[in-house]
Amino acid sequence: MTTQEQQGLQITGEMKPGYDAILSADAIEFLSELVHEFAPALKQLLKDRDRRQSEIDNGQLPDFLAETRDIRESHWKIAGIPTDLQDRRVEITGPVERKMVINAMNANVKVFMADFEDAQSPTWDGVVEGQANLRDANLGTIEYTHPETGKHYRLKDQPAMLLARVRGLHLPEKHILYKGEAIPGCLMDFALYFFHNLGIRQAKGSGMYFYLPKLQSYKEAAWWSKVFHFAEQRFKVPTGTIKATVLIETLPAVFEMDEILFALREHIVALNCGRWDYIFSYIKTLRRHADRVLPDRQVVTMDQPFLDAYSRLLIRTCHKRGAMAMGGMAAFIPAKDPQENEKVLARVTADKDREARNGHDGTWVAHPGLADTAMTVFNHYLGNRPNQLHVLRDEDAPISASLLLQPSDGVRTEQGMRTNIRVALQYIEAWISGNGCVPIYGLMEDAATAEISRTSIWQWIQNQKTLDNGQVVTKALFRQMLAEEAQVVRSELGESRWQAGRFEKAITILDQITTDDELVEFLTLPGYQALD
Ligand SMILES: CC(=O)SCCNC(=O)CCNC(=O)[C@H](O)C(C)(C)COP(=O)(O)OP(=O)(O)OC[C@H]1O[C@@H](n2cnc3c(N)ncnc32)[C@H](O)[C@@H]1OP(=O)(O)O
Ligand SMILES: O=CC(=O)O
Ligand SMILES: [Mg+2]
Repeated sequence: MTTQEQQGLQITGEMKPGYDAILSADAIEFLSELVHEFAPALKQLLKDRDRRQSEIDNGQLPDFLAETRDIRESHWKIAGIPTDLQDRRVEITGPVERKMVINAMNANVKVFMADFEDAQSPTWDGVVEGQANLRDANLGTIEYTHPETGKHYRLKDQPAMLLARVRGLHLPEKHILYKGEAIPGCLMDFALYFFHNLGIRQAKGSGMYFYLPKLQSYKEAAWWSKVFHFAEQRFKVPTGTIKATVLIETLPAVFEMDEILFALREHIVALNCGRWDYIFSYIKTLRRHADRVLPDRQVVTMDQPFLDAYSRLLIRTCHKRGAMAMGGMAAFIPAKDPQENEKVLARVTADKDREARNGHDGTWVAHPGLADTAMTVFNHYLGNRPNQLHVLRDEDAPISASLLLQPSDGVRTEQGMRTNIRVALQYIEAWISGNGCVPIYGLMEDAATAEISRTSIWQWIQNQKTLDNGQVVTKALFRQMLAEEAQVVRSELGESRWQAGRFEKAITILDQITTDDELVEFLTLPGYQALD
């Protein structure tokens, strides 16, 4: 490598036709500036996560911070919410694949959250073509013809507003190197989306809107604030051109919501209850706390006290500061059978009703077939208002740390463990094959929901939990069940699908991350080594 290459970025991914428009010299120069300026501090933030986790492993419990009491107790508000982000009552989410982008923006929703994180397996082609898809979507020119059916897709008049969710801070992009090292994936997603869409969105009188996933502390939010200021100054656009919604989907972050809003006050418009990662984070953060091991995944629903408290505190905190409080995802997807589908819609209605009643300003759906259902519920609660910022939830003060950490009741069943194995196995296989979101047993499974499945088993092994049938969960029991359940999956999917897939590799990864005594931080980290 030449000295010049060492100072700049080296692209090792294949440059297919059209990629040079996305990875243009000017776009790469901007990305290189961001990496040079911000990657070192990001490394330190990731080390801080490890240090904090060691303290919790050694017996401390997460709590509200003494050092930031002033921020929690003083009066201030976020800078404001642009008019075109005031009404977000239903948002659809999905990967940045071309056909899905068009379908999502045509759904009966206000917003499409285009996802480089939980729903997207970050293949090189996926992330570069995803940027082209989002640019074309913002331009309004995006089209797609299905190669087999010939069905043509284009945007309707007044499609949904596009928000981009960049990758989490932990995920590298190995096809672009800086001084020989993989760059942070989040900076690639942010830089390219910002560079290619700023002019398009400004011409529409709009701004640059992002979702930020998996933050664990206000210091990470402050890092994003610096990135946003840098980008705005570099392109000479007003402060606040960028607006962000932060997912509160880690247990440490729930104790720092005021601080996160404050750190990003010039750029933030909302927090979101990312419930699936939050459950995963509860398991991960409290991994060494034997009294807080979760039961079967199926019984950890939003009426568990620790989840209900999280939703209510998020609404109260946001509305006090003038920010919106977005709800989360019911993982159900429409069923083909009409009677079964009635049940799905009833469950989605109940879930959305709880959120709207609590005071959330909007919610998520995973599939266009659920948009009308969620819309009906939120229309009912919102009436003529665009949101529920007036709901202050004063009756909730204070929500204590012990409520946010409350252990959950519920069974641990053999069936629950076997289902977790089959789901984790199929999801890992899909992810390392380049598909980040799949339907499995009637539910949407993505990088957040699958994490719950695999960490539950790890946690039960580490804490030698007893199943409802009297068996103690051990590594040997897991390995026996993994072998059996792999055969169940093989017969469910058929031999040709099994042979064409990457199931043997997925079995190896699942075995390794479940039996390792150290909890692997994210399944997507070993997964990424197996990708491409
Ligand atoms: C925990 C979290 O982070 S949640 C956020 C991340 N997760 C997500 O974004 C989930 C997104 N959802 C999906 O990817 C899909 O709904 C899946 C994979 C779960 C199911 O997809 P499919 O099996 O294709 O569903 P199905 O066959 O019913 O789809 C019917 C049509 O709806 C489209 N569709 C389904 N979900 C979506 C979506 N989220 N966005 C856009 N279009 C969609 C399909 O592309 C298909 O279109 P077509 O008829 O033109 O071919
Ligand atoms: O990103 C959303 C979640 O639930 O996780
Ligand atoms: Mg998530």
